[in-house]
Amino acid sequence: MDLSVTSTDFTVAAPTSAFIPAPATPYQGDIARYWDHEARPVNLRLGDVDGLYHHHYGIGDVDHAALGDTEDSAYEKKLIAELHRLESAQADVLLHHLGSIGRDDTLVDAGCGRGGSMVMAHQRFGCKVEGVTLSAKQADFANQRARELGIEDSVRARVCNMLNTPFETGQAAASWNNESSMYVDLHDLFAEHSRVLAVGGRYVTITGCWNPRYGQPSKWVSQINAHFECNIHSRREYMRAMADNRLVPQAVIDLTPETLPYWELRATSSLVTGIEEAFINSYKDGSFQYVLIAADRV
Ligand SMILES: C[S@@+](CC[C@H](N)C(=O)[O-])C[C@H]1O[C@@H](n2cnc3c(N)ncnc32)[C@H](O)[C@@H]1O
Ligand SMILES: CC(C)=CCC/C(C)=C/COP(=O)(O)OP(=O)(O)O
Ligand SMILES: [Mg+2]
Repeated sequence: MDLSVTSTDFTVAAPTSAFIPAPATPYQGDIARYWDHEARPVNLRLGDVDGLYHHHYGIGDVDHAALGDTEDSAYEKKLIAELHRLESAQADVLLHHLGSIGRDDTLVDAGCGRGGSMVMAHQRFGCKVEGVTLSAKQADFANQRARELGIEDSVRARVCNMLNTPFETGQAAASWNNESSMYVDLHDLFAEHSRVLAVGGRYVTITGCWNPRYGQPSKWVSQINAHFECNIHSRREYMRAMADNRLVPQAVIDLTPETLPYWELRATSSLVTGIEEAFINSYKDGSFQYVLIAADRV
């Protein structure tokens, strides 16, 4: 009996992008479903302005001159453009804190959404940007946008748990969480960033966190958690988890005053989702803060 085997004996299944790793926990399965089904106009219509699709909030002063008269038939369109401008300004501030990034560097966007920040990072630094999200729909959307922009060789999103990424140890010059750290345990998160980052690399997060000076999460913070199925951490937890994982803060910036104008403008728009009151009230009563933390991997 001839037991020799030739290569034609095995039909190797062509790798398909359809391979979706199973979520690590039932919770992650719920979050994947949340983002697979998310299609809020407040996100899609803002992204339609220039093709940069964000799932984070804005910072900066509102340009009331650009908005013009509320009675003007073009006012709604101008308001959408202004909200989007403030959301892109937020990503610009995060990218600024990554420091000097070279064209040959690799960046990691942990919880990349529909990829708006990834595109901005590539356009800013000319480097490779790897993104991970639990949502296959978001990954496909981000990769389609990269193809449309002709940057698919540099910008790639995958369905992957940010706590267990396929990246090499020390591969990334910098990495970030833009409003995505409230879905995971921070010690697990920073252990993975610390592994993937080169020694001397930079980690940045912009996040909403509950204020330990307030004591415990306020009812507004609880409402935001319920609305997004997330679990907002305290500012103290960020500091402790970073310190335990070789991430030493270089800058900690309270962006709460800078994000309030975005929320107050958004609350006047037809795109409200009902969560605006919880953000505005929690920022004003001091129970919730919008914070940027930039840390060095030592
Ligand atoms: C609010 S969106 C932020 C998206 C993006 N950072 C932005 O600024 O547009 C949160 C993102 O975190 C992702 N996410 C949540 N938990 C995750 C996990 N364990 N692994 C990977 N991505 C995760 C979600 O899939 C989603 O893309
Ligand atoms: C600061 C905190 C706690 C954020 C929680 C994470 C989150 C859902 C951000 C915005 O996503 P989105 O842009 O899809 O939300 P929305 O539909 O409200 O614009
Ligand atoms: Mg949004």
